[in-house]
Amino acid sequence: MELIRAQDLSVDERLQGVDLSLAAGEVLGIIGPNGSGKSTLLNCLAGVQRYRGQVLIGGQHSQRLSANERARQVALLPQASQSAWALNVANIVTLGRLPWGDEDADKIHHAMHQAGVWQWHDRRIDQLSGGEQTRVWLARVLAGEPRVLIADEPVASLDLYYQRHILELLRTYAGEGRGVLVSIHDLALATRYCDRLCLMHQGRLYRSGTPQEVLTPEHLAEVFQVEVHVDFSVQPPIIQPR
Ligand SMILES: Nc1ncnc2c1ncn2[C@@H]1O[C@H](COP(=O)(O)OP(=O)(O)OP(=O)(O)O)[C@@H](O)[C@H]1O
Repeated sequence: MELIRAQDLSVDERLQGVDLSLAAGEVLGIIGPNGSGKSTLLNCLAGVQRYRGQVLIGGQHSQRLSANERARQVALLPQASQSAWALNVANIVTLGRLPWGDEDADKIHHAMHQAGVWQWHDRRIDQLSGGEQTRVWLARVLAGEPRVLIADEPVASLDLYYQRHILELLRTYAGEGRGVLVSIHDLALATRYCDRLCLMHQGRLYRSGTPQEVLTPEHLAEVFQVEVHVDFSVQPPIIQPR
């Protein structure tokens, strides 16, 4: 079942004619160099960036959905989240229930445990480290149980344990009839946790497909301008700059 589809998405010079779709059960990785359009693309899909083209959510034009309906279907974990107020962790995670108009304690607790932030429930967000804050914002998104979870570089600031923990969590999340779109710089992690990859290059979707189809030395040299050693014959695959 298709959860979300982008058709001919464009934003000024930043994004040009991108088509993609995400099916239930899938983790779709968005990769590419700095400035290649990953965040712009994810922001369009999440409805926080104006665009030309179409976004279909569950087969319906996203603009025809109410803000609440859209928020129940699609939620974004932005690259950098900040709270204007020094809210505590439990308050922030509770905000994830806004689209549903409730404060379902079970769902809020579950999300806090999933993201490993329960122990800080009464701490102020601004008194946590950057990586700890990222996990709190993820818990907020999880509490809303969106069908499409969009995460913009969720593991960039996380230690090795939590990189793995969060990507496994996103994998499991997608396994429950939902889908995940995640931008990620670490190509080895992308290979391990994503079903398909979209490789962005200068605002365009350069290639999409399985990690093996997309991560060829030729594609990577063209897009990243570096020679990369790629070997999918070993487990885990090797993807390393030469
Ligand atoms: N608000 C903005 N107004 C105009 N141009 C912008 C804006 N935000 C980003 N850009 C430009 O759009 C292009 C794509 O940026 P985007 O943030 O989507 O890249 P990215 O692939 O997510 O990069 P990174 O890996 O560094 O996070 C870049 O050239 C950037 O300078």
